[in-house]
Amino acid sequence: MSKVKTLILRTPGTNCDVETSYAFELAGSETELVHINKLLAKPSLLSEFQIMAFPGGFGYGDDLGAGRVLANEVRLKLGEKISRFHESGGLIIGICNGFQALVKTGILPGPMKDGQKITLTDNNSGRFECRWTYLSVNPFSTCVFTQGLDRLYLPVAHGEGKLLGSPEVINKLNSAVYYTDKDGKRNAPYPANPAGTLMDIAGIADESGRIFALMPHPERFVRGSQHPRWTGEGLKKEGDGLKIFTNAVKWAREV
Ligand SMILES: NC(=O)CC[C@H](N)C(=O)O
Repeated sequence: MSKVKTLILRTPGTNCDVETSYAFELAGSETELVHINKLLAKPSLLSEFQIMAFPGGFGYGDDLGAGRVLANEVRLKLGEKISRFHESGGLIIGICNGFQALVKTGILPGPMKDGQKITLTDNNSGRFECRWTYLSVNPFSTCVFTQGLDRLYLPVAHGEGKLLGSPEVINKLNSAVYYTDKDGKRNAPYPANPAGTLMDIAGIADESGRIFALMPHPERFVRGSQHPRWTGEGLKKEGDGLKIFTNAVKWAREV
């Protein structure tokens, strides 16, 4: 069985790197936390990995807008390397701040050479939203990370999670995950859709399905005991988020 290695990218202000690393390790991958300066000094490092993760946090203090500084750095200094990584079969996941960075580089919805097409901006509520959300997975999406999944319960924690774009672009997105009410119904108002995001979209993939990013945090629910009501409702064997990581590791191992 071949080994899978995941690079977890760190920047000043990243704060979900350790949890993301833990989730990938539970899913069977080896992981390495790599500071962006290390990757900039030696971009060829990326070819040692099959998966690259952009974790959540407040990269560079979210100055100029969440994910913007990291996005500029990635696009200008690592863009070609990341494109080659993707073209050669690599998987990329962005979680929350990572999603914000990936849309601002243009990596999502992609291709990066076409530039930024959508954005993630201030929540309608005008404040940071920190709550558990109900999600449904789009069964028609080619997203590698969400294959075989149906409903998910995952926490969000963001101030700039509202997905915006022109109707032509939004309608063509490879949407992978939607916010729903607790019965799985779409078009549920706030707080089910915590940011007021267009078309209830919580996560999207690129055309290949190998780049995926979402606002909710799957790495914060990989163990049953991370569920807010695990004592009252019973301990689940694993958290809903784990399958996202195991799907990726399984895919990377099989190619
Ligand atoms: N949890 C996160 O990654 C937060 C993302 C970003 N700092 C925001 O508030 O929108």
